[in-house]
Amino acid sequence: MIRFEHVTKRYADGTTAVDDLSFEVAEGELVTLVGPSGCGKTTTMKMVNRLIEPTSGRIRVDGEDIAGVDPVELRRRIGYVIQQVGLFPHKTVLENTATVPHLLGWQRKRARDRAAELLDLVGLDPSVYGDRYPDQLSGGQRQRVGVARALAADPPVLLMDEPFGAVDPVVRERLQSEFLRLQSQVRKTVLFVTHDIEEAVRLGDRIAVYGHGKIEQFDAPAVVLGAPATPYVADFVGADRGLKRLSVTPIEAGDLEQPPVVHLDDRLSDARARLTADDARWAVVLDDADRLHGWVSADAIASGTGTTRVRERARRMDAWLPLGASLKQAFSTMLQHDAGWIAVLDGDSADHFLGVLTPARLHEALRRSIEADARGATRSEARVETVPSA
Ligand SMILES: Nc1ncnc2c1ncn2[C@@H]1O[C@H](COP(=O)(O)OP(=O)(O)OP(=O)(O)O)[C@@H](O)[C@H]1O
Repeated sequence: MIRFEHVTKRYADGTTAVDDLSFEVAEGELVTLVGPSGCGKTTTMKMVNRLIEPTSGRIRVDGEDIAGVDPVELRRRIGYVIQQVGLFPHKTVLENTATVPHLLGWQRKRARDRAAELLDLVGLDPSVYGDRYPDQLSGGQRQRVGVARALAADPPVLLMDEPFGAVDPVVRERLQSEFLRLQSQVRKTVLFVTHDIEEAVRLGDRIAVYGHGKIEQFDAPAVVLGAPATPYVADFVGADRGLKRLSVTPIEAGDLEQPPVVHLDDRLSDARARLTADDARWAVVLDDADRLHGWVSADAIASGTGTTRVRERARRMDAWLPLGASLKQAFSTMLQHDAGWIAVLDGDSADHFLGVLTPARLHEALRRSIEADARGATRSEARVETVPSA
């Protein structure tokens, strides 16, 4: 969808910002460009919408050489989100969002309806925020408007240059999650510039790690973290890359432990028998529809008459995650609830209990993922990632 063929950019003062760059972003793929300041990420991105012209080489968007496309027309097909957002201060949020549809000559009502739909999609209620002006919004809300505006004309390609760089870390993480959810719905082809490896890993289907004007490694996040291609990449992703892998490794069914399970209406004597049979200190408690209720300890059911039910001794457990959530979410949920385990539920309906993740199983899952990628990295060496010479 976006294809760089031997692209070089040399500025007038002789600085080579981008040096013989060849790579491709597939349709619907999100590629993050990550690297230290001044390594050529922004230059790369701005060549795609012709804010900067390459010195040599060719860039194709959807097969078409963009050197032959009128830049204004090109930019209407390419959404662009930058850190400073660049909202028009004298226009309302709704008018800002409708900018490109308006330029494309859409009817006023159609443009405004579309803008309202997009604001909704990025989590801003148009009836609350639509008539506000940009200076009446928080930084995070302005970024959301920036994203809505870039998507308003439904461009197939989105360029994002440090879009979440100016907000605090908590808001930033929330914007990243929202953007991932949005991208899973709209499936744009996205080039995303960041200098933050965590952000690159979290958002990218693939990551291009930049050295000076060149890509040092172009791979899936787990491969970059698990098998850095060069010492430079290893250094850039950092010594704590094992930790970073937590955010790209999903919980799988095979990672789960199966503690004894009892139901709210079970008699204590039956529950005791289950725990004794499994030699367990606690059991998971489900309701009669097999939804997670919580847990009960062996001590709590050690005494009680024949008619007492588990319901009277059970404790609620709110720490749960859907299958497929990341190990990082699992770890932070454990810390947040001060829990030695978390329940994992069916991803679709989120009400079917599948098992529990414990710190020991979390560690095993991390090892599994590292070993799998060490094998995957060997395979990817054979994959052609660059465009062959003409
Ligand atoms: N107009 C210009 N004239 C001369 N040199 C430039 C110009 N614009 C950028 N450069 C240089 O080109 C190199 C790459 O710049 P670029 O902005 O692409 O880097 P970057 O990776 O996006 O950095 P940052 O993360 O700091 O934004 C830098 O050395 C920069 O100083």
